[in-house]
Amino acid sequence: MKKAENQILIIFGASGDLTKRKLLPALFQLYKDKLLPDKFVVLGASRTDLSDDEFRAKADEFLSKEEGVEDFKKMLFYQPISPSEEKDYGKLKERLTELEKQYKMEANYIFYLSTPPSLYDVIPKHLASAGLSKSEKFFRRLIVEKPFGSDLKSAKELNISLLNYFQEEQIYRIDHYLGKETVQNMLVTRFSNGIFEPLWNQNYIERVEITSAENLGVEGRGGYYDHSGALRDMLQNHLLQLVGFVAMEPPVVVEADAIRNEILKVFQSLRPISESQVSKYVIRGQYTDSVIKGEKVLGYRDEPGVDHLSRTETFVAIKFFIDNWRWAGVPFFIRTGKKLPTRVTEIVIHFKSVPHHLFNPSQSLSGGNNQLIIRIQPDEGILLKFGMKTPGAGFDVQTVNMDFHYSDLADKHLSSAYERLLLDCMQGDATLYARGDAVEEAWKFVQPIINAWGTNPEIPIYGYPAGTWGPEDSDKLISPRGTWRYPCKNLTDDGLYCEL
Ligand SMILES: NC(=O)C1=CN([C@@H]2O[C@H](COP(=O)(O)OP(=O)(O)OC[C@H]3O[C@@H](n4cnc5c(N)ncnc54)[C@H](OP(=O)(O)O)[C@@H]3O)[C@@H](O)[C@H]2O)C=CC1
Ligand SMILES: O=C1O[C@H](COP(=O)(O)O)[C@@H](O)[C@H](O)[C@H]1O
Repeated sequence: MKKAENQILIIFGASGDLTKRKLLPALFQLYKDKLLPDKFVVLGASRTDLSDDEFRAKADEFLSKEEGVEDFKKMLFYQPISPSEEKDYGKLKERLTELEKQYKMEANYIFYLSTPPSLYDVIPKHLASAGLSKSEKFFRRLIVEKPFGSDLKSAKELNISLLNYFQEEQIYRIDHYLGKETVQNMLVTRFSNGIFEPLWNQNYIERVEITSAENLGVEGRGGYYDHSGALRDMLQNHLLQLVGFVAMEPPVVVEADAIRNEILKVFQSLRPISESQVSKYVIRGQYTDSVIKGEKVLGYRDEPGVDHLSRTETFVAIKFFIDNWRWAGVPFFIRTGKKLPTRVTEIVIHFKSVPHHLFNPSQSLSGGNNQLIIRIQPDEGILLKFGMKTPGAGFDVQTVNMDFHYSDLADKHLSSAYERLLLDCMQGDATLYARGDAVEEAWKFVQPIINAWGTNPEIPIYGYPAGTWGPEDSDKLISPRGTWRYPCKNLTDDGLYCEL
C-alpha cells in the first residue's frame, strides 16, 4: 500500500494514560519500522499546561530507550487547550498552521479522541466550527476510542452527532481487538484454505465457544468500570466483533465495506434474547475476596472507586444463536471476566462427532470431539485436536494435538493492535475499525440484558472468589453438551498460559 504523506496526528487527552501507554509506544514502533509518513508530527492537546519539552519528557518514561528515540521525540509537540471550550480551537488551528510552516508542508489531519467519552460529541462539533473537519485537498479523519456509547440510545445519539460534523468515511471507531494479528488471521485461515470452510457450518459444527479471561482486576479504573461492567466493557464490542469474524460469510473482496457488510449481517442475524429470557441465557458474576498464592486479594466491592454495594458484573457468560443458513441451531457461548486464573482469549470450534462410533464410547476421543482452537492471546496460534490410535493392541483412541504457534512465522515482532490500527487509519483503510451500523446492531443485541439486569433485582449476580473461573452456574449454560474448555487447569507459578 502507498505510504501516506504529510500528516499531523492531533491527540485530544494527550496527558492521559492511553496516550502514554499505548499510542506513543505504537507510534515509536512505526517510526522504527519506517512506516510513518515522510513528514509526520504528533500534536498532543489537553488541558494540562505542558511545553513541548515537558510533553516529550513525559513520553520518554514510556518509550523504550532504543536507537532513534531522540529523533522520534522531536516529532512530538503539545498545545494546551481545553477540548470543551470552543474558543480554544482558534489556538489549535494557529498551532497547526505554524507546524505546517515549520515542516514546509500542507498536511492531512487525524484527530484522535482519547478523552473521557463525554467529550466525544463536543470535540467534533468544535473542530467543525473551526473549519478543521473538512478540506478540499487533504483528508480529515477522526478516531474515536471506546466506549462507543453506554447503551443503544447513547450509541445512536453519538453516531448522529458525529455524522453532523464528519462523514462516515472519515470516522474510525477503534476496537483494538480487530487490530490483533490473530483476529485478522482468522479471515486468512478461513478463506485461504480449502479444508476449513466446507466444514464451517451447522452440518459439522456442534458449538462455538469464546473465552476471554483476564487475571487482572480493574487496576485503578474502578470509577469507570463500575459504570460499565463486563457486558459493556468486553462483550458488546470486542467479543461480538470476534463472533463477526468467526461467523461471517466470505466477503466479495478484502475491502473495508465488503468485510464490514458481512459483519453487520452476522449481527443482524443474532437471535434476540428477550428480557424475560435473560436469566436462562446469561450468567453474571462479581469477584469476591480471596487468597491467591498466599496473598490476600481484594473483592471487587473493595476496589478503589467501586461502590461498596455495587451490582456491576465482572464476569459474564452467555449462550446465543445466529439465525441464518450457515449457523441454524448451533449454540454460541461466550464468557469473559476479570480476576480469573489466567489471561487467555481463545475461540473453540467444537465439531460434531462421527455419525457412527466404530470404537466403543470409552475408546472414542478422550477430550470430546474434534476441536479447532484459535488462540488470540497470548501464545497466538491454532491448535487442532483429533483422535489417533494408541500404539499397541486393540483400538484405543487418544486425543493428539496439531499445534501451530504464530511466533514460529514471525522473524520480527508481532505488531501491537494500536500499531496496526494507527497505520491503517494513516493509510485510509477502515477494514479493522467498527462501522456505525454494526456498533448499533451489537448494542441492540445486548440492550435487553442491560434492561433486565437494571430492572429485575431477582436476577442473581453470583459471587466467585478471585482466581477462579467464575460462577459455577456458567457451566450450566453449556451442560449437557460438555463444559467450557479450561485452558489452564494446571497454572504455572508465574500465572502464564499453559496447555493441558
Ligand atoms: N487507558 C486505556 O488503556 C484505555 C482507554 N480507553 C479509552 O480512551 C480514552 C482515554 O483513556 P485514558 O487515557 O485512560 O483516560 P484518562 O482518564 O487518563 O484521560 C485522558 C485525558 O483526558 C483529559 N480530560 C479528562 N477529563 C477531562 C474533561 N472533563 N475535559 C477535558 N479533558 C479532560 C485529561 O487531560 P487534561 O486533564 O490534561 O485535559 C486526561 O489526561 C477513554 O475514553 C477510555 O475509555 C480505551 C481503551 C483502553
Ligand atoms: O478494552 C478493554 O480491553 C482490555 C483487555 O484487552 P486485552 O488486549 O488486554 O485483552 C480490558 O482489560 C479492559 O477492561 C477493556 O476496557
